[in-house]
Amino acid sequence: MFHFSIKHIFKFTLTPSRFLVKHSVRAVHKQNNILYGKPIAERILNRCKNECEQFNEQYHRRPKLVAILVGGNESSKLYVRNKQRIAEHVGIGFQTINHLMHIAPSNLIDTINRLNNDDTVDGIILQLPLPLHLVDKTEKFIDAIRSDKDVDGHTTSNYNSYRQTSIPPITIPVVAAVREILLEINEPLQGKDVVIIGRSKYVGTPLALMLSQSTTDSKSSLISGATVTICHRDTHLNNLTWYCKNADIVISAVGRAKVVQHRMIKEGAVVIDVGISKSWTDKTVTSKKVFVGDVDFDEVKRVARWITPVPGGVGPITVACLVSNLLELARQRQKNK
Ligand SMILES: Nc1nc(=O)c2c([nH]1)NC[C@@H]1CN(c3ccc(C(=O)N[C@@H](CCC(=O)O)C(=O)O)cc3)C=[N+]21
Repeated sequence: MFHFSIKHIFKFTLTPSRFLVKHSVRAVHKQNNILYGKPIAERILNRCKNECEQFNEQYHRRPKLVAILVGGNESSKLYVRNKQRIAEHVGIGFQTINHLMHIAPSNLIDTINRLNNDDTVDGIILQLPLPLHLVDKTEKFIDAIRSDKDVDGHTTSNYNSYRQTSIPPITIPVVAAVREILLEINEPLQGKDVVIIGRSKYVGTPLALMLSQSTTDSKSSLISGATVTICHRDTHLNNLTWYCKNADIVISAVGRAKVVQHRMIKEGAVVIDVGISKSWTDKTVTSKKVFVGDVDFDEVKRVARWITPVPGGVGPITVACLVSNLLELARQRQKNK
């Protein structure tokens, strides 16, 4: 049980050279400020693996997760493959339903309803973003998912219970991932100034809610009680710099490379990079497209006290939290039978 390791299931390896400190003397003190997601994800997944075995023994079936993919967005395909690899490694059944980009809205609703009524399915992911012609109906599709199978925590009913109780049934995986990171840092967030860049419905906005909630005990004071500022597309660039520069914690969830520059960060601040996008490695002919975060990592690393890399930061924890949600839903549904 305890020698189980999930290290090999993360496809990427972190090239050490990327993290060699090669700039200034000051930077030498900053070698240990990178907060990697893999060890945190491994801890969560080890627990999930045990829970999955227990579930299997008790109910004689595997928990099952189904992802619906509409259209062939390359990034979405990759994320879903990651989820599948990790879910299956833990012992969860995983299925992907591929729909063509031009699917009629009623057909998508039919698929969701079929999965809602399928007793062997414990969780349903509607992978976002949807193709352009369906984007304005995103909420309608999401709310068609039974809330007791809403593993992403995206449905309106889940969102409402999130606002009403301090311990929500299911936390949106990426929000849960930020929570795990803050727990790892283990310093009270209460009274601190947080800037979130990005106001998306399923990332920036729910993050702001969690972090600004009133604190109830010493654990919740690590992840809530902050003064939160949300910056977004309409924020004047000069003001964005000012807000960030005054923040103790900057969380970026935009999905565009180098939005966060080192001159925007206060010395000793914590920088959490939730963004992910594809960018060219350099301007040579051998340049490749790779995943990058929102933060200008090599520069910001020199001023931040803690910084999360991309890849290898928030992403792997997000997937682990998704798996953890699925087990929670599977158990709840079995108990309610
Ligand atoms: N309904 C829905 N639920 C989601 O949870 C959801 C979604 N839609 N749409 C898109 C975003 C994005 N997302 C990621 C998950 C894992 C990584 C991940 O594993 N990232 C690795 C790198 C990926 C690799 O290179 O293999 C990392 O950052 O280290 C990234 C991004 C989930 N999302």
